[in-house]
Amino acid sequence: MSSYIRNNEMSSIKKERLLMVFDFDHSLVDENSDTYVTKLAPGGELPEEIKSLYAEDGWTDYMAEIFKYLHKNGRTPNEILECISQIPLTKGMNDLLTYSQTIANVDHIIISDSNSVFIDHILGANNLSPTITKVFTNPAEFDDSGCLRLKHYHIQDWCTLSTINLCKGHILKSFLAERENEGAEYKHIIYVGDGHNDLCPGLVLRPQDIFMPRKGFALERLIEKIKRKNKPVKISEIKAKIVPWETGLDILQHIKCLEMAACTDIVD
Ligand SMILES: Cc1ncc(COP(=O)(O)O)c(C=O)c1O
Ligand SMILES: [Mg+2]
Repeated sequence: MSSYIRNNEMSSIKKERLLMVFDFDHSLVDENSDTYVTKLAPGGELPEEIKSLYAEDGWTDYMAEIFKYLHKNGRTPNEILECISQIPLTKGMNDLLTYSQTIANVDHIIISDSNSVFIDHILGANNLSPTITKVFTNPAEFDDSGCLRLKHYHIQDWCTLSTINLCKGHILKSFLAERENEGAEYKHIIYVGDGHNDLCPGLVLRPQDIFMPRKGFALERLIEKIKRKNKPVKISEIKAKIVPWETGLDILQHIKCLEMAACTDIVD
């Protein structure tokens, strides 16, 4: 199991006001950072024998094979890092974080099924490292030969909504329990995500929290299906207010509402 603290600035003030939880791929950044590097494959295409390794229930092993393939074809750590530093932040995210980091009593965390090397590098390239207090993701490192080696965050068998290597709901629950032990309490949590793997943490949220699925992406479609069919979970299991987002500016607007306690439909 791996997570790392990006800095030691996690607020120790007893009453936390706000926790912002970000998914990474297609949420904080506007690409899938994992698959973005496949453009470094010879001819910009992966061979069929590697493509066939993709599995819906967990893609860490698939990504590990891609990194081995890039290494075998002479791609260096610098080339890989240079490639992923071109990934843009999603529109408005910079404005959102520039603003939200100035609020007192706010923690920002990332929970992602990408990997620690990519997330670290992209945060650094965008000067966001000091803003994000903690990152939960699959641990990775370049080995001595320059091949990017990837491990599972954990191996789980308790959650059918999540991949076997990463249950974001479990991670969020554990994080909240840990913070509670430290005396910290979040009045509101905002969860920003786009994918199927963001449903499970959405079920951890409380009525005073905001669950934000990205408009036009898989999580929003899944929530629509849940509303119609009560499957794969009952709609009543989603306790938070559901607010779709398109850009970071939509999220910023909701933070400002919480701050001013002026939006009666959000603040209890
Ligand atoms: C190869 C791969 N990596 C990572 C992710 C998800 O990463 P995140 O949890 O940051 O959205 C996906 C989601 O579909 C994926 O297909
Ligand atoms: Mg995502």
